[in-house]
Amino acid sequence: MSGSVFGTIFKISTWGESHGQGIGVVVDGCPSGLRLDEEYIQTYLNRRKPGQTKYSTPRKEADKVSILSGVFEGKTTGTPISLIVYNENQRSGDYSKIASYYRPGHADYTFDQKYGFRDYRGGGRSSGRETIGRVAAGAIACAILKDLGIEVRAFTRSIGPISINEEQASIDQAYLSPLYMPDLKASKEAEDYLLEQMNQHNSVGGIIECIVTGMPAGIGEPVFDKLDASLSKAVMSIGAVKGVEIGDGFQCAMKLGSENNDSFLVLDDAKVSKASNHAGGILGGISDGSDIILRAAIKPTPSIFRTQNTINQNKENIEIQIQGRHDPVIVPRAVVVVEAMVAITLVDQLFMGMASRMDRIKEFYKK
Ligand SMILES: Cc1cc2nc3c(=O)[nH]c(=O)nc-3n(C[C@H](O)[C@H](O)[C@H](O)COP(=O)(O)O)c2cc1C
Ligand SMILES: C=C(O[C@@H]1CC(C(=O)O)=C[C@@H](OP(=O)(O)O)[C@H]1O)C(=O)O
Repeated sequence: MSGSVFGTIFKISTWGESHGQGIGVVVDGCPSGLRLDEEYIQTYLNRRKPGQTKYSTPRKEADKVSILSGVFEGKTTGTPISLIVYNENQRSGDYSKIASYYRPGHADYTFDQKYGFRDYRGGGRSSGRETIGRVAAGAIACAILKDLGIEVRAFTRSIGPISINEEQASIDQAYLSPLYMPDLKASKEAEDYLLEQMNQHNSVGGIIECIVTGMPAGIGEPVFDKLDASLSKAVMSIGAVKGVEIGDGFQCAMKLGSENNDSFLVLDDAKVSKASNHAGGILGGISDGSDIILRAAIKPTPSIFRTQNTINQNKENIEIQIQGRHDPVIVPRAVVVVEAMVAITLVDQLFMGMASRMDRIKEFYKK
């Protein structure tokens, strides 16, 4: 299977299936000398792991990470870093019927069409569990960014029709909400809405917002590896993400040029800034030094417990009732996955950017 590798210099390969032995990632291109241990990576995985709230799949996994290579005496060695999490709480019996039919909204039909054969247990490779490798690699990327004064933080902007009120929101309190919403009033309303839908055996979608602070201007690789294009690919590759926007995104289509342009200005300390940030920190595919703002639309979880119509492998129309343990909403668990994919992309682009100017190359290599 191709398509499991992402990145050019800071490169990740994720591997594993939901009900196989384990899930993991190999990170190649991480420089030597970065302080790294399992406890630190675990803090990121703990934000993603299942079974933590009543709004999550009840599957209980510790998602405990082990570093297999690339770290010696607490520091990266510059060689491939291999990370593994063993699956412990598979319940493959839930999938015995799914082996022969196709769940609406999931990847069962398309995987069968592509490969002619699939690991149907827990969705196999198309499971949300694949994101473990991304989050573990993202923790490493975030450590690199932190050393450069760059911070990546995501939160839940909306659940179904309920959005945060920006005036009441504080990103620091998102962790107080089981839905990772930084406005606790909106979070309570969203919980009520979600419970109502869960009682009706339904699922809910929403929007994740990610803000990057401290990003220097001048990072991005026109034309095919523009920063906004690369971020979109990174985030759109997460299961259930159906839309990505940067800055004002789809809203800018309704605006006039005079409303959409961000005026440049020079601050008292001679720093270049902008009067507004409709562009979301990227112009011409290159960072402009303002905060990068990205949003991802997450669809409602496809596996719902209602009776649904579908087809089986014999091409018969059938009615199904899915069994098993599923997230009634994916959004809160995917917040850290979005952070991870954004961080991985930024590190890769920062590393690529080191080769873009002769004056800097000379400064670095001059004897
Ligand atoms: C963190 C995470 C958790 C997920 N949990 C579930 C789940 O419990 N049940 C389910 O049917 N889909 C779940 N999904 C979504 C499916 O993996 C996804 O919809 C499927 O692979 C089809 O891909 P697509 O939605 O991108 O077309 C989850 C996705 C993520 C990222
Ligand atoms: C366990 C996780 O979420 C799983 C994601 C998922 C899917 O179809 O994406 C289906 C369910 O898997 P299973 O039926 O095997 O329990 C979820 O529980 C996880 O993300 O760690």
